[in-house]
Amino acid sequence: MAVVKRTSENVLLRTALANFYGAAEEMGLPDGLTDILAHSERKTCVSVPVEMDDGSIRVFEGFRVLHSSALGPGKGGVRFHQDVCMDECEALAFMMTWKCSLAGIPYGGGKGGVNCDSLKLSAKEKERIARTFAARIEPVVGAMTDVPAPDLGTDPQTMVWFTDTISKMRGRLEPAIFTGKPVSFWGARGRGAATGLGVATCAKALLDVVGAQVKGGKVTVQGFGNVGSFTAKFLHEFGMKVVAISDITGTYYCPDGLDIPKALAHAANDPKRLLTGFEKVQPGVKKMECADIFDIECEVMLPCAMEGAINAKNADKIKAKFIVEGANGPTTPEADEILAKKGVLVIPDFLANSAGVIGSYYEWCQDLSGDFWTEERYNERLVHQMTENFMRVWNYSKEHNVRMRRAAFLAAIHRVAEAVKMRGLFL
Ligand SMILES: NC(=O)c1ccc[n+]([C@@H]2O[C@H](COP(=O)([O-])OP(=O)(O)OC[C@H]3O[C@@H](n4cnc5c(N)ncnc54)[C@H](O)[C@@H]3O)[C@@H](O)[C@H]2O)c1
Repeated sequence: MAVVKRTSENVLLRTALANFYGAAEEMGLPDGLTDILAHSERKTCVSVPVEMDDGSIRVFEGFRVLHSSALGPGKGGVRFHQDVCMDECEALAFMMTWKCSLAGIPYGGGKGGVNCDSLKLSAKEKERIARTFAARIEPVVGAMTDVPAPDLGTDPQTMVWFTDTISKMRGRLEPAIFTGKPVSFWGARGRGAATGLGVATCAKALLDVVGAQVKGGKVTVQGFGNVGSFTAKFLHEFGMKVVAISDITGTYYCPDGLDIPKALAHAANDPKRLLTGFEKVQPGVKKMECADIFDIECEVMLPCAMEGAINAKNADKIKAKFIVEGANGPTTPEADEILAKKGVLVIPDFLANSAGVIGSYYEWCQDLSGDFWTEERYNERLVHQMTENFMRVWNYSKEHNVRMRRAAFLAAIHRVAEAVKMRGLFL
């Protein structure tokens, strides 16, 4: 019987499923395996009742999805964002399965979140949400079952609240359930910057392999949170000219190159870590609308903010030669086609931003062994592993004459499918 294909109203899940079915068909994956991998193993939905600072009670919705545990425990972030829903979590869990597989680490894919607006919460409210959410998902997380990490709207402090809550519930310290913890509490030196270092390393490896100049090459970075800010920092350190950065307050553009250390310091001093007012800090910086970042001419554009950022409405305007996806799912399938016709080469998210999860793996290894590494050892291993992973996909793409997204998918799906076949269908 032919596979009955799943789809969704949610753009991110629709994209994840369409990409998966396309790749599965192309690689001739048997229908049974296709069907298994098109469904998540577990989808958990919890209510998160919380007392707000004004004494009122609000009930948020929390989610945790385990897409596949064929290769190991689930791995993936927890988002605190008003748009979080089950379909979004499932789509992101899918991507984590392929990302972990491609990265060559022993994890499956998971993802979760709470539908709250983290920017509108006080620290105390956020802590109460974090602890209640952790307590309610306690039965489905663990160092060898499902290992969450920070994502949009959550941070190392949130991971400490999660770890502390579950450790107290279980009556023993459980440092390896959550990664992305602060260095002072079972975290890993280097983890905070890992995703950005990996995205920047991919962009550099790409320019190297196509023979383009790295030093002085123009780049634009959308989003200036964890991923975007460290991506900009390392690109700047590689000698590239970051001509535009953006966040929810707008795009900050300077054709001669932005002073990234200044921008980092400016955002670090802002109570919400935003770039508000940066145009007044560096002479010659022009502030523009958020969407204007796509009109800027550059060698590499790095979307590091939200899913669906590059879509059918704006893909045609893009003037970059290459796109390196720092965010998860920033390019819709429609945009992918438009970009391919324009000759814009796209490095897919689950390759480009996989250093976050590779770094999480390093942290988990250290927590399980109690042997902590130096930052130099961490970064050295990360840059080496990211460059190797990039080259593996690049060579596959050239050998089989397929685009990078497809090449990465085929390699990733193959490893998970082999594990499912080997382990069998029991449970
Ligand atoms: N943090 C990680 O380690 C990690 C790892 C892999 C993938 N990701 C993905 O990367 C993306 C960003 O994650 P993050 O951790 O940096 O989040 P974050 O909350 O730290 O930062 C998000 C940034 O995007 C900006 N932004 C939001 N909407 C925007 C818009 N319309 N235009 C311009 N800027 C906008 C915000 O102002 C903020 O600067 C997400 O898709 C996330 O899933 C994160």
